[in-house]
Amino acid sequence: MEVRARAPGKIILAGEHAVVHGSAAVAASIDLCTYVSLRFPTPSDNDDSLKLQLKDMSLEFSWPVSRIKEVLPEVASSLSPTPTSCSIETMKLISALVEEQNIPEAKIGLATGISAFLWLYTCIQGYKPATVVVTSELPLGSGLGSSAALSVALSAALLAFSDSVSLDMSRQEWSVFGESDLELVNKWAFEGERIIHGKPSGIDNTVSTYGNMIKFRSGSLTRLKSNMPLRMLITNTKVGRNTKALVAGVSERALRHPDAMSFVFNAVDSISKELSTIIQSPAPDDLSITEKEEKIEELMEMNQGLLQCMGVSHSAIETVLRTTLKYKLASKLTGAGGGGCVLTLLPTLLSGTVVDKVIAELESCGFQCLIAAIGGKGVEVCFGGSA
Ligand SMILES: Nc1ncnc2c1ncn2[C@@H]1O[C@H](COP(=O)(O)OP(=O)(O)OP(=O)(O)O)[C@@H](O)[C@H]1O
Ligand SMILES: C[C@@](O)(CCO)CC(=O)[O-]
Ligand SMILES: [Mg+2]
Repeated sequence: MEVRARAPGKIILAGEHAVVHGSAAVAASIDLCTYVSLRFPTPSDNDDSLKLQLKDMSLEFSWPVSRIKEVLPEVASSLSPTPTSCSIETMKLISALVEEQNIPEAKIGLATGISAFLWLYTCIQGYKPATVVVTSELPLGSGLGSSAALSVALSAALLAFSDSVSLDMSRQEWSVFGESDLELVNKWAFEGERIIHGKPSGIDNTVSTYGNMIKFRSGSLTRLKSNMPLRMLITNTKVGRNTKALVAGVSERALRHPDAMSFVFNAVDSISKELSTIIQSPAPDDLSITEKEEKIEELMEMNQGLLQCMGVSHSAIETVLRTTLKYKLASKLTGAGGGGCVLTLLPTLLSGTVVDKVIAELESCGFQCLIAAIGGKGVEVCFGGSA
């Protein structure tokens, strides 16, 4: 018995960080996914362990299910369809299970992802032996939502083999969940994100679950219908960072300067709202595509300035901004910042030659560029077969 799930990464067009403090943000899924396969052994396999294989990194972690039961005796006894948060005490026990695996020092950032896996697995599937394989097209820790894509794909695969959702297991092709099942996947994924991020707003797991383009504010989602082409160049500075530390840093700054920071968050809220209005406004209306693009570019520049106020820019991000500005292109960081990826709007009338030149110049600085399709599908699952 095998099920596979795939969940997309995302870009944040406006509102990262401020969204953690109640402002609106706008995000879209991208066509790069994380894949999770889940397989239960047959009795003849004689295998009593839970295995997690991170294929891209050639790493495998394995726990006898008896060991998991010994360390986490309470978790699966309350197997419930309602997503539950991992307590601080349980987190310590899970961390001990992860530490036993001797993760290579250079890959220690994976520990939070592995902890999220153990929590979601035992809550949803209990102490069953299984093999879970993860692969991803997303760069990890770069602002493209790798942690959310992992949490969503894990939740989807685990729930697909549970009584909590209703799926047709005979369908051996990529299929979507029904609306209430999607909600459940999203809620469990949020619990995974809490383990990886500390204090997530929920925007990353929500856009990975539902796909397309969304406006997100205080935990609630509005699906956006884009009425204009949006082409974004994504530049990965390859400067490593972690979202948990950056989110905590912004919260500390907000505690030190509550008045000033609340104006910053309010300004971001207005930017996200205006952006979603422009993107959705009927085409052709009184604004031409070029006029809309000019407005979006200005909003991106303003948002970037406010992210600098929050302390989450980086010299590599500034280098990307300066480089793209030489070609009169507007950019902003995307995701948690501190390194990671930068978005640059590529206007419809921009010539291919200019795009090639910008990319060549950015890559000569050691950055990596990609143009991803934005606003595609959300999470999907596939039973057995080879779809
Ligand atoms: N495919 C994966 N395999 C194992 N762990 C992963 C995988 N994808 C993400 N993770 C976990 O998520 C962490 C990266 O999450 P983090 O939130 O810092 O960055 P991100 O999600 O890529 O960017 P952002 O949150 O800014 O969009 C990794 O260090 C790891 O713990
Ligand atoms: C930085 C942040 O706003 C977005 C990370 O992609 C964190 C969050 O909203 O959970
Ligand atoms: Mg993340």
